[in-house]
Amino acid sequence: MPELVLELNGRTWTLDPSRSYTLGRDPGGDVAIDDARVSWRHATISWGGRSWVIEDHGSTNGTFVQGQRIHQMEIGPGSAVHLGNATDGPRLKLTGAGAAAAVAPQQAPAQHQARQPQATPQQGGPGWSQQHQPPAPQQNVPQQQGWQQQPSPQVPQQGGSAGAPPVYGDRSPTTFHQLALGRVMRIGRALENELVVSDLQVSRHHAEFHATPDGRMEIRDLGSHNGTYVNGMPVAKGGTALLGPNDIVGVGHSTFRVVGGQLEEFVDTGEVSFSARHLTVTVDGGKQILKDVSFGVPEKSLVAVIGPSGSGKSTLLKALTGYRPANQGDVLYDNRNLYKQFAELRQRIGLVPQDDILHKELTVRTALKYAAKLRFPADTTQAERAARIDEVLRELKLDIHKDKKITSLSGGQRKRVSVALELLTKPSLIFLDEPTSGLDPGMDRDVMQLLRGLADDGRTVLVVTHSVAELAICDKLLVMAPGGAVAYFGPPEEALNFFGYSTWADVFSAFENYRDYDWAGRWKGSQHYQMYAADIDAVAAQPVQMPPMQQMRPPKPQGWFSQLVTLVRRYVTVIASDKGFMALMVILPAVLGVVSTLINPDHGLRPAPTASGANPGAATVLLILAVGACFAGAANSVRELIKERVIYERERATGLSRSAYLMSKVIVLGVITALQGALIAAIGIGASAVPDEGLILGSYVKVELALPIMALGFTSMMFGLVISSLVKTAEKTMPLLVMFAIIQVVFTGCLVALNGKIGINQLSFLMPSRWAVSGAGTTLDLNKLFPNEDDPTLKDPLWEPEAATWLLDMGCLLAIGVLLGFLVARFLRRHEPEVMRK
Ligand SMILES: Nc1ncnc2c1ncn2[C@@H]1O[C@H](COP(=O)(O)OP(=O)(O)OP(=O)(O)O)[C@@H](O)[C@H]1O
Repeated sequence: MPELVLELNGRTWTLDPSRSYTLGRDPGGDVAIDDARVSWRHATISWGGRSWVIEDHGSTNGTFVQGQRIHQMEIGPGSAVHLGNATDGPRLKLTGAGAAAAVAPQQAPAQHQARQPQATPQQGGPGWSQQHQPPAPQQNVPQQQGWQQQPSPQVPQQGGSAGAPPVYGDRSPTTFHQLALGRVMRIGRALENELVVSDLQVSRHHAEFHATPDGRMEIRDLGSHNGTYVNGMPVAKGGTALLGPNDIVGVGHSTFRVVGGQLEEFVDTGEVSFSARHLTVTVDGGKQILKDVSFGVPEKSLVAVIGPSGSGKSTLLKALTGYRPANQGDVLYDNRNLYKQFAELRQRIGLVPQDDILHKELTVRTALKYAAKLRFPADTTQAERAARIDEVLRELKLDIHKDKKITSLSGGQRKRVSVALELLTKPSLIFLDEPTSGLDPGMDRDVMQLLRGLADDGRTVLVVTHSVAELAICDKLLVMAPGGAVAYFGPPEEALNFFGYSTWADVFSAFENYRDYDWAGRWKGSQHYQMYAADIDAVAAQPVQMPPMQQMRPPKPQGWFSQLVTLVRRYVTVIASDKGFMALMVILPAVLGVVSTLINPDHGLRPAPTASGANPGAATVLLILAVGACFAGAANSVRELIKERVIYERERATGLSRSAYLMSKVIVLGVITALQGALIAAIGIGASAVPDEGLILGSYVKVELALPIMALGFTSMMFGLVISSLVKTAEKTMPLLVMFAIIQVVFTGCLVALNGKIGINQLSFLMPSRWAVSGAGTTLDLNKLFPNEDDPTLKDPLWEPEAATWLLDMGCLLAIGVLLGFLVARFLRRHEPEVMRK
């Protein structure tokens, strides 16, 4: 046996070729090295079949052999190995243990092993013929770069850094700053700060460190937009927090730790490991839709997640991003617990949902401009934001398309724009939900290559996909089995072999045909599991303990009013660029107004010169005007929320205020609808004879008549928003809109008398058209123009020609509108990420 003797700091280890050895700061590792330059899980030494091999685990400061930084290299007695620094990092002294160097490998290369399907207890169940049962996992794990990996359940080799305990990452500080007692050290983006952080997520004057009289350090938030965090928990805006020796202060992409008289700064440049341990999601009724999912990847990894429909891919994505945290398990971001430190770490996560998260009517640059305005702190300048947008456009090769409308781009380019939006804030982890669905194979490759590039540039990218054509480009593949368990995790090129099929279609057919088969058991019994996931699984499952919701919400980078202004401007720009919508907004009320003029009653809207004064035609005109306003108002809004629901969900998760969003809709659509109401009224009654005096506005009788019509348009618009916030698909809005308009016709009171009809009359109080027609009816004295057919002496109290009744009618109409606004806010909440619901 070619044993190797390793000597370090006066201690020696005799390395046995039958297992591998981990080196790093982890005291639980095989060779623990207490040096700040060494990463937590720094490297592994193992027998490679031909010689000993050292493999670096993506350590921050590197592993050096003969002065050269290496990833993986053969070593032997006499090799000069340094960790963390080429010259003065801890040196491993290697000597032989007597045996000859050229000893035959303990195990033959895997490719030469016989393929022996292993019958596991789960397989070959009753009724399964040999051909039809899913093949047992192939135990032949290919050699990696010429050396044989020998998995050891105790000392795993892969994903190690991701499975390390949650201490502060395994990184060495990027910079050290000297702290002087009695001096305040201010952090911020502005150059006048003692500690300048050039990060757009950081406010100009963000926070400051200062010493308390008893010599301890304290951090004070200076009203920062994106917040200051201590151990992932937000410090109150303008508040202070005392710092202990192990406390980590988070500001934008930087984290700080006070050690002795020094301030250590760590900058998250995106190169973070990421892992999930025992993630389990249980829904109401106790059913598990995600079962004990564990996997881990080192930095710069591209991971694909595939699986049949309903296998829990979306559920996994929500659990990994914290949108819908798991009930059990952990998600580790650079060894920090994502759930516990969600408020801070959520800002480092980018999520590209399946549907585009940009308004397609806008140009690429304008869409990104509004997105940047909403996501960056209020104190960023337009020039700073524009510079970042240009940077991202260049990175994604979109600069030549920047002035094109998003609708005019190809599917692949559109996806690039969505990715560009997420990249604005420099996330370290990027999740994508089926980015290639609906794309042709060329674009599929284009998008996957884009993701490969993003990972290579120093990010961890996880993509859920239905497309299997480009899996080879990924570093790791996670295959989900029906029921929400892991069926495979490892290199994509070994996956088909693992399942024992030659195509993915066969694997998916097997999933379909053997839904009840224990795919998870098969995975856990495999050698691949030992290699790629066992170390992460080794830590026991933990129930998730989320911090209070109050501390989980994202900071609002912009104030409420600033968000409102941006949203209103964006909405107006979107509407203005939709010429069809603009034309409809004018034509619809104009046509409805013209239709009402066809009624043309003999005496206009005045009482007839008869004893009773009855002029029922006036009521018909009111009916048409009211229905027109109802229809126009509701039609304006009925699709507005559903069509941009995905955008809302994503923006809400990045700090958008629900009420600012809703208010932007109410203001823009409210103004449009009111103008439409005025147009309907102007055309419908502009030329009609009306009473000489109004009840409220004196001789401005037509204005007094138009106001209830405009208010009806507004309240109907609010009802349209309710529909839009309730439905699951845009197609469902049309039947509901028609139903709403017809019900309003009946309850105007112009077709059938409502007063005196017990039940129906009370029900009509809920209808906007009832109050609007009553409001106009008070001005026209509708009791006289349109007397009750059954009993002419029975007057409708809501039509009484008195100023107080007009005000009551209008008040009730607007109150219904406000009430509907609260309902919309309530329903909008249901579409928000779980962590955002208050
Ligand atoms: N809130 C919930 N309550 C009950 N069951 C749910 C809930 N959410 C999802 N499920 C169920 O969990 C399973 C996994 O759903 P999920 O959407 O994660 O699958 P998926 O792999 O993303 O499917 P697809 O590829 O079709 O998008 C499905 O059977 C789904 O019906």
